[in-house]
Amino acid sequence: STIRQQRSIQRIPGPPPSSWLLGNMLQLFLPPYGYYDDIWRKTYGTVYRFQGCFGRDRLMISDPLALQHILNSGEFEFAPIFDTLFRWLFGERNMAVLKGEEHRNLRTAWNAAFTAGAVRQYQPILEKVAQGISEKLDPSDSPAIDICPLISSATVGSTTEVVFGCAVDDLGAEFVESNSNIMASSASQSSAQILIDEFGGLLPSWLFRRTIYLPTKASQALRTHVELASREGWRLVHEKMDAAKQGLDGGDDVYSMLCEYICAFTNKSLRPEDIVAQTSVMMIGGSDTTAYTLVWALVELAKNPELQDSLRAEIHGRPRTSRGDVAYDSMPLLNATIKESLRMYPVRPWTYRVATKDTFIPLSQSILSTNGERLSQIQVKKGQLVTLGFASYQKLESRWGEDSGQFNPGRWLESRVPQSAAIGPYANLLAFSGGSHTCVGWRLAVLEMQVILSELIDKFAFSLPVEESIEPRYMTNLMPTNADGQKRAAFCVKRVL
Ligand code: HEM
Repeated sequence: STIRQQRSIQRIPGPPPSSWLLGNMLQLFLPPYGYYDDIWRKTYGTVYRFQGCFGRDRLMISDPLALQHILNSGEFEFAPIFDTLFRWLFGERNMAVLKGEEHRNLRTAWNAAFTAGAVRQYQPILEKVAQGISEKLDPSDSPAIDICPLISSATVGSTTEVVFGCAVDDLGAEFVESNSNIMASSASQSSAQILIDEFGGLLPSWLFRRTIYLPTKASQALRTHVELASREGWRLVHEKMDAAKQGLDGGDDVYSMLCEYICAFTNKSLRPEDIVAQTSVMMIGGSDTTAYTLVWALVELAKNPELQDSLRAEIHGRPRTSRGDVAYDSMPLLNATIKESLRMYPVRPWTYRVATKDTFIPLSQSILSTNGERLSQIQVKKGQLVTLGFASYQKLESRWGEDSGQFNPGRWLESRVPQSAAIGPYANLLAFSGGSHTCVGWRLAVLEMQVILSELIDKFAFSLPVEESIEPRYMTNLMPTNADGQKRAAFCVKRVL
């Protein structure tokens, strides 16, 4: 049956591999970003077969119904590559690697700290952090300013204030340093890296996971990082548990709220160690992701001065709620710009899942197999690795229009985008994934981007220097880089207010 299964996958059309060793991996994952994926989607359709390393068949899926099924049916789980990577980066009990009942319980508690109402309470904190960066942005500095460090420090600051209830400087210096080293070193992509990941994925999971105990510098750094995160997490949680036990007002941050929740309820579905175990994933998951999406919005606004001026006019007219807070949700162009940035530049352009049983993946549009058969569903065997093409889905002409390859916030204002067929948590996009592992911080990320973009466009005008370009590069995240592939986003900045 394995052979028949292979045949059925092999009947799905796709590009020829460029080598046995690396298949199509270099074409897909090395620059220029998205080039081959665009061509192959247009040539072969919303499901195409490509080759991973060592001749292994892979599926790239951008069909909306198929994606929804994979994310929501419970028949697929995180593939070993990400599962192992996440264990190394975030520790064994972080929410991205927990499964089933355990994961559901943890998410129930955690989601309560990220509801629309809860996130609204974080607005003043985020506004304070955003003002902090615009004070540090000094246009007289030099002709072109790399905006990455400033935006990153704003998003890291937002995460620590909102989640831990403290400034970055109040965390242990060792932990903060280890965190930025880990973020920098996990952002890489090369043919060697791809081979190692793929080879690791072939090992039994228990063995792959243990390669972290190899005596290399990188694995030592990862182990130290997880220990530091745990130490820091315990310090924060002890403090907040003490406050909660004494009935003191511990603050509005996520950790304080969760500690109060533990003290208030006798059913112990959440334990202090469950909070501690999320310290690393919170720090890392919430920072570069939001920062890069913001940089992409700035790049597109810099390319289109009229759009930037219209957005500035909307920001200057700041609508307010009856309580006097800025009503970011009532700013149509701001929100359209954010949605369009998430659509065109999903920080995680694709993710992987593995089938936990023999099953079928339904398709919204049938595809033609290599022998001319119409397939309305795809048969997969337990263990089949599938690539979820979030970036591909977000470029489907059938969903987003003929100009889907262009950055055009107007599509959201003219309601040319799908209104129904809810997929993903936000605006029918999959940039935040979907299903049980949907990004826990998506509402926070949206508010953070609303606040920071408003602050920056309010006070500064951005344009692109002639001598430098900013290119998206897939480095596990979709990172802004210069022509040499270094993380950098250089802008000419002028103060306007
Ligand atoms: C624009 C910003 C962001 C983007 C594009 C983004 C994207 C994603 C994606 C795609 C996933 C799922 C990965 C998969 O299914 O394979 C995810 C999960 C996650 N994100 Fe985000 N994220 C963002 C901001 C944040 C923020 C601000 C936080 C925290 C404060 C956060 C914390 C997490 C966590 C903890 C998970 C794991 C959830 C689980 O597995 O249950 N993210 N994110």
